Amino acid sequence: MRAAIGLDLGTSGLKALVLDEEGRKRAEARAGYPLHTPRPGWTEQDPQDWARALKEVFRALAPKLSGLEVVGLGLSGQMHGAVFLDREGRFLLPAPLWNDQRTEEEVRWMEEVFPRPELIRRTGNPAVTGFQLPKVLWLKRHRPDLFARVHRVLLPKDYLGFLLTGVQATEYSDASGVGAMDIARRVWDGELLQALGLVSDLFPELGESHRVVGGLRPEWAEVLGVKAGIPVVAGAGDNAAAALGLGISRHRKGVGSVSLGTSGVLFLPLETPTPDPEGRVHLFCHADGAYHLLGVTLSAAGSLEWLRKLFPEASLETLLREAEAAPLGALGLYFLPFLAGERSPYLEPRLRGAFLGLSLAHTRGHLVRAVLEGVALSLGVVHRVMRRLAQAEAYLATGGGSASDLWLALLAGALETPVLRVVGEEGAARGAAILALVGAGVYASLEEALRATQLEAVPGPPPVEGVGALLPDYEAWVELLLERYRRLP
Ligand SMILES: Nc1ncnc2c1ncn2[C@@H]1O[C@H](COP(=O)(O)OP(=O)(O)O)[C@@H](O)[C@H]1O
Ligand SMILES: O=C(CO)[C@@H](O)[C@H](O)COP(=O)(O)O
Repeated sequence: MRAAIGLDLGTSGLKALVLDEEGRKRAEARAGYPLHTPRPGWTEQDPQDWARALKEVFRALAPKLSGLEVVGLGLSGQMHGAVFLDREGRFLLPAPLWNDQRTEEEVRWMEEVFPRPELIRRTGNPAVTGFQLPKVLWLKRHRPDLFARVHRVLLPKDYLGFLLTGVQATEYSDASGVGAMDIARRVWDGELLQALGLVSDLFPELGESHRVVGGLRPEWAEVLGVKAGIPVVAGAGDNAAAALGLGISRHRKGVGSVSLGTSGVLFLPLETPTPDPEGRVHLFCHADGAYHLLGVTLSAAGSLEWLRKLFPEASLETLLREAEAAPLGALGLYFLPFLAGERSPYLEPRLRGAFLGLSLAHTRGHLVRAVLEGVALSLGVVHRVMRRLAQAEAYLATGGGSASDLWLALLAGALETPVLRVVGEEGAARGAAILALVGAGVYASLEEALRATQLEAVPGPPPVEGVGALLPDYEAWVELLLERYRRLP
């Protein structure tokens, strides 16, 4: 039986999934790595840790491949990060990530050179601190010594592709999150880059998600125990790949996805490149040749993970059980999940998180409950913006946090829209594997592959009644914080 391997370079770890040509999961592996915060507002990962994780998941998969003919590999991963490479392909510094907020000044400068509406018209988005382009400008300004040695800047998953094939390439879905792509024409915006003092050559070649970028190098083929030279396809940014894994494309109008990964994400497919005129949510290319809107709460499972680390004596299961036992509204406690600033809909890197309404009555369980509710409410606010821009009739759930019934039920309450689960393994690695099956020629088109691998959707847990009623107070607290942080010098 033919099969493909999908990789997802997540923020918390690298996931690999083996998908056979009938859409069944045959094996999986995972390896974690740390996220570093050398200063408040900075987030980085070491590309060497990613390479180590790659070797680890390949070693773990190798014995599970017997009876399968591995015909290709597909890539996906966290968007927006920057891997700066010299001419020899060595990275020059740890990679700043999608939730790194160090580029406030560069973003301000970009919007002086190009007014916000002009940037949105060209790229689909305003200047966003987490995107890759401001990181390039940051390096040029703050580390000119290193910048002089930069030959190419790769997105995280494209760096994995480079390790696997020796080829530096990208594709439209992830590239549209760089902030430098002409979104309607799907080319690097040379005029924009020139005005910012950069050249298009810094960025890799663009193309379709299912195209083969190169063959698997012998040293990696040996670790995995497969033939050298099997095709590696370009893949997709993690959100587009996860959407494909759930079967979400231009052909399934009104069905979006909600992801509870480190970030919390609402994804809605779009036929044409129609941005939010106010830039509150993102417009990116989907991996199916069309487009999508993306609303992002920067710290979703990231907030839960932060809280979990504060209580090392308790397991996640214990914490979630305590949250379940706590009442709706956590006795008046609100959590604002802005631990790394916020994107949608406020686009405010300076915001910081908060527990508001603490009293002597509050226990650990109330804190956890408030975190789950705060993330759900935050996505509820994002949904109210997105549903005006695209059809939103149902969301399919994905991401590590979607394993929690309580979190999904709170989410369904906050979104006031059905949240469904699919039967079987979802996730970005599945989407990347589907793209690999297309690139390797197992399917004639992505549409055919999606039809053949479609997972059944079933209702998620019933919504928690009354979550929506918490929204006005939640938003009032956000307004207070926004007002304070926007006034900071
Ligand atoms: N049963 C669960 N309930 C709630 N959250 C969970 C559960 N299992 C895992 N998580 C959360 O999911 C996160 C990992 O999700 P994942 O989608 O893999 O993230 P990423 O792609 O950002 O690495 C973990 O950090 C953890 O907080
Ligand atoms: O920045 C975004 C999307 O714009 C994030 O969604 C990243 O792509 C990271 O994803 P996770 O690690 O949370 O899955």
